[in-house]
Amino acid sequence: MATHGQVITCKAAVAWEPNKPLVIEDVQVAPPQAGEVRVKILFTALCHTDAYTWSGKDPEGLFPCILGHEAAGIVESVGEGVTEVQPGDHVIPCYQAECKECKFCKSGKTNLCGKVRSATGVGVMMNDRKSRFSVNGKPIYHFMGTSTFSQYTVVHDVSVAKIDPTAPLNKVCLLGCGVPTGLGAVWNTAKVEAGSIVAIFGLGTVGLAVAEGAKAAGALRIIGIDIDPKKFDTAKNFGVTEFVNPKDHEKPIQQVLVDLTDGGVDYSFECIGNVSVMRAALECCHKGWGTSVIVGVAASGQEISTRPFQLVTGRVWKGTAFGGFKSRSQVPWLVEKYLKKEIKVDEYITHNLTLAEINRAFDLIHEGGCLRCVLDCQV
Ligand SMILES: NC(=O)C1=CN([C@@H]2O[C@H](COP(=O)(O)OP(=O)(O)OC[C@H]3O[C@@H](n4cnc5c(N)ncnc54)[C@H](O)[C@@H]3O)[C@@H](O)[C@H]2O)C=CC1
Ligand SMILES: N[C@@H](CCC(=O)N[C@@H](CSC=O)C(=O)NCC(=O)O)C(=O)O
Ligand SMILES: [Zn+2]
Ligand SMILES: [Zn+2]
Repeated sequence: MATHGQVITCKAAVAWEPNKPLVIEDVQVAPPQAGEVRVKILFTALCHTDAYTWSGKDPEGLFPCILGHEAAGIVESVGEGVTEVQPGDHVIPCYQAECKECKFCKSGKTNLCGKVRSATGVGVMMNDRKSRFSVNGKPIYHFMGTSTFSQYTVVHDVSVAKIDPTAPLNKVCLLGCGVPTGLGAVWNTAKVEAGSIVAIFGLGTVGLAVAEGAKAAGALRIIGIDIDPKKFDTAKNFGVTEFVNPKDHEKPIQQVLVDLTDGGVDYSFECIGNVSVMRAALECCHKGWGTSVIVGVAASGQEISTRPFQLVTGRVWKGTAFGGFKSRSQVPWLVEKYLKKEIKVDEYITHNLTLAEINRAFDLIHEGGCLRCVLDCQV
């Protein structure tokens, strides 16, 4: 390969400072070191979490950095000791690693992996605790171990899932974050049973994927809660059976839901990142067994609270990262499910732009009419 072992100069969207427009720069991407993989990113989508870190509210947010974590691409080259992928493989970068060897991976209790987390949380690679990105010699931090707002990125080998090469990369890039998170929150974290009553707070991509997962699990009622009434028409197509707008009620939303459901819902999901709504999501659960899953990411300094009596009387409060899916093992399986038309993906894509138009894409995700905007990175 002409580029193997060479520094690649390519376009990337650099976040120089919080909340300042990203700048398309010529970025130098160093070759992968031992245990690393350099990936040509073909398509990346934007997730609300990118906007969250860009806002400066993420305690792990470091600047300048290259954001992005929902993408698909092709392996360009691999570092020493990498055996599970090779140049030409189609892959999805995974912000939640899976090494299959660490205490977490071997526990059978979680999808979290400890192998590279200490590096990905501080924007560097494990091998030398440095970045592979620079602009005119100035290092640029990695983000979530993925940094997909770039034509090329370097990831750890434990953070890349090899997928079916027939899958359309402009669609399955979504399987890097939002869709699996919602489906897995239902299937892996809550384990919703047939006949359940489910409440979903926030009907963005993650909340809609929760609805899709709940419908597939056989939920009887799927109640969508959003302050944007335009969300309901779309939400029906993903399985939401009833819609509640908190703005239409004087009573606290948890009371509205308890009244609507003869004592509370079996399962609730917070898909916004708002700690007041997290409380409401717990408190709308049925006494004795209702389970609430926190999916949304809340800003630095935010804390949740409730009366402990809510838990004493049997409600359960949980959280989920990447929907509890083991990334390298299960992302390929999700891709196959998509190819067999067993899960939706295309339906979440409302906009298509190019990497150069990324600031417009961030505007769109704040405007409400956008679920996922997919960026073509190579034009
Ligand atoms: N735990 C995990 O692994 C993951 C967490 N996330 C987080 O999930 C959350 C949702 O992500 P997206 O669906 O991409 O976001 P989004 O911004 O597209 O959707 C949020 C929805 O919540 C609604 N909303 C806002 N305030 C509300 C309120 N007070 N009451 C009711 N509805 C309200 C909005 O109208 C919107 O429809 C974000 O916090 C994101 O960071 C995303 C992916 C993975
Ligand atoms: N740095 C953030 C962490 C935010 C967070 O919880 N991220 C999720 C994924 S959100 C994807 O869109 C996650 O997987 N968390 C587990 C992890 O190991 O990071 C903060 O501190 O708020
Ligand atoms: Zn995400
Ligand atoms: Zn591990």
